[in-house]
Amino acid sequence: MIIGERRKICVVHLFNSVRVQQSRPIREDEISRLIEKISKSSVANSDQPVNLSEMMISLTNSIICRVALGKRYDDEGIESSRCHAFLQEIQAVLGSFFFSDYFPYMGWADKLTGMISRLEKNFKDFDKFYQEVINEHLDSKRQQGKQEDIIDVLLQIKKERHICGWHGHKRSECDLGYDLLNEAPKTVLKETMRLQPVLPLLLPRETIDKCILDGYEIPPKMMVLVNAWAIGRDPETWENPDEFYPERFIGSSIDMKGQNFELVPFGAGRRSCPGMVMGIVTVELALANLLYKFDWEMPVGMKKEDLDLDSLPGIAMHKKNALRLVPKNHM
Ligand code: HEM
Repeated sequence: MIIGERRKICVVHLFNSVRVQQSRPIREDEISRLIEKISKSSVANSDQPVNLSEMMISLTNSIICRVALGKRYDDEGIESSRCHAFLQEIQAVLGSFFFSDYFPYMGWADKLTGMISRLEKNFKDFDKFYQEVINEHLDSKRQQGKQEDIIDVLLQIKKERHICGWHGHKRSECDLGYDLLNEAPKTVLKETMRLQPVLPLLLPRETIDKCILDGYEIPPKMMVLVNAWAIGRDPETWENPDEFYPERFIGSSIDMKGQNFELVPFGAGRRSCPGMVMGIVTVELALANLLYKFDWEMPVGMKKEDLDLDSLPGIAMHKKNALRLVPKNHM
């Protein structure tokens, strides 16, 4: 996870300028698959809710794995469950309590609790997994003409070649292309990210030098957490901050790309999210297609007030209770 600044700049460039375009056929193909899956389910079992939480996690995993590693890992199989197990474990470890984060002189306690060996095992597992993926990409017998993924591009950079453009991939037709989106999904996404940022405390930082913030002296080497959740609900910035009101963004210059410190769901500065543009485009497109293709209803007996936004503990917000809604196929 910790990458040097020069490499980071390179990766950000990679994600923002090349990947967004390149990932387009994959993104649209995966969203089409999702829509088809829901359509089938709504025809076969009308009135039955679908588990949207599970489907969105699966959509995210498929897109990221295809764009980054060149294949889907969400189908059944040993390889898939292995990859999912690693991801779940890293989430759990990153969200766990480490004594050394709060009391640096007590690092020994993390060894006693077994957290250090758990972390190291997870890193080793990931290294092994990534090495296998890299070896697959280096294999000369690998299918030629296959869509380039991030590993391919990184290997090219390693060979100090130029990053070449994306070659005329056929666009898979998902129902609503990105070019057709209007303001609505964008404002809904901003409002959702304002109220429910995916990483409420961003990633921890460490101060390099002493600094004074609001009259408080912060010594060097202190862990600093930026509360993006609280920033998004600050009553000095936002009118009726707890209300879900996407229209507030119509005509507003506040964006969530790290330039406006009132809204930082992707962080800001040098360690902000390198996958931001890809993340935004993917969520907006998925949301627009889900709304365009289906009417969504509550399962029988469920009321609006029964919807909850409880989340599981961890560094990233995951819904505790799955969102289950009934898709009505109106096309
Ligand atoms: C809606 C989708 C996404 C959200 C809300 C999101 C949010 C975030 C946030 C808040 C951070 C921490 C930034 C900070 O502390 O300043 C982060 C870091 C990161 N994100 Fe994302 N992200 C998303 C999508 C993605 C995607 C699609 C990728 C890769 C394909 C990605 C890769 C990363 C990486 C590698 C970091 C660590 C950067 C570093 O430590 O320098 N993210 N993300």
